Amino acid sequence: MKIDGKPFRSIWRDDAGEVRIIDQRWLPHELRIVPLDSREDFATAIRDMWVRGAPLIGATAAYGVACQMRRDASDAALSETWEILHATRPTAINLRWALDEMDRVLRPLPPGDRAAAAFRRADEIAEEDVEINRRIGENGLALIREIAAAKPDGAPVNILTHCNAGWPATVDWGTATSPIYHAMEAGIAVHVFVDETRPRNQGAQLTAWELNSAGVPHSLIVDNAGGHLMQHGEVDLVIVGTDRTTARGDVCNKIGTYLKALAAKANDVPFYVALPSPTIDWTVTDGLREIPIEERDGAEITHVQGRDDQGRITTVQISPDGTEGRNPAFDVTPAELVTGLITERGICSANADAMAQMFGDLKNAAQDRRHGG
Ligand SMILES: CSC[C@H]1O[C@H](OP(=O)(O)O)[C@H](O)[C@@H]1O
Repeated sequence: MKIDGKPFRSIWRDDAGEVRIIDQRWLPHELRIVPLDSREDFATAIRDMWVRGAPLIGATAAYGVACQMRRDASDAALSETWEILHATRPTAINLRWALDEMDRVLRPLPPGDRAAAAFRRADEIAEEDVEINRRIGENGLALIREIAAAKPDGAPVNILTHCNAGWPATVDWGTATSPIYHAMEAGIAVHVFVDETRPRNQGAQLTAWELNSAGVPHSLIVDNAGGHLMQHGEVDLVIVGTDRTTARGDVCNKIGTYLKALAAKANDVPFYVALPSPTIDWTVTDGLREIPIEERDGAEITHVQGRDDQGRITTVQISPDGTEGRNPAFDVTPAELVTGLITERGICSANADAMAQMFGDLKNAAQDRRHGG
């Protein structure tokens, strides 16, 4: 996407082949671009959310393996790197998917061939993500167009989104925001309610920033306003992202998504999940019981980051000394609350049969790998 008219991605290789990222911790106030080189750099960047978002975590991990292969392409280094990067964050399945994919490609090769092959595959994973998200945009556009047709001429389609499933959560386009960008390009009037998304405020800091940059009309709202707006008919559609979706359509996403889905169900508001296929975990069915939910530092709740009057980015404490925060970073929305899954292959019902029909090849491949095929 573009920042001030200049095309950007969230991660890329520069002319010297070095990996660069936007360090998202400083957005929207500062655009800081940093290099990643050692596997510790990559582990820190994922764990401390310099980069975040399931697809971007996967792409970053892939480049982390590639950079390590340039240093030490031994079997031991390949295994250690898998472990180090896999330990950074437990919920987004794209991390394990990308690490397994790199291991699948590299393990059979002689060490001397691994670095070049690793960068080739990491580049492919990045490009595949961009194309997947572009197609999610096209498929979601059809949905927005259908809703627009039923509204008074010129009235905007009001879309609510939670957290940031935008282009900073991916290599480009985003998942939940891609249909919005495609609708803008198609001349369809849209307006986005952006959940601030406590505690880290990815909506306020990232989604609002990217929509601002793209000229998309939007309003920042507190997380607790969504239900009220739905009760008053102000929301036509909810589109959120996902960090892991099970084989039967249970959706794990940023904390608070489940409550949005409940409000949407109660108010007959369509609730869609933008789902790139690498975010499907075919090895789990019951999301509530099987998906590991990341518990992050309670300081993310008791403290908030922002820019002060002197333009300095600072963090302030908002709760009393001695008050601890309890900080589950994700929740699981059961499939029965999901109207549909917007995927790169089309819109799919959130149930095992529909998903198996649309993605049978990927499901079978995952089962083959699971059984050592
Ligand atoms: C397109 S995946 C975006 C997904 O990832 C976010 O989590 P985090 O920022 O903690 O990595 C959030 O759940 C988004 O919906």
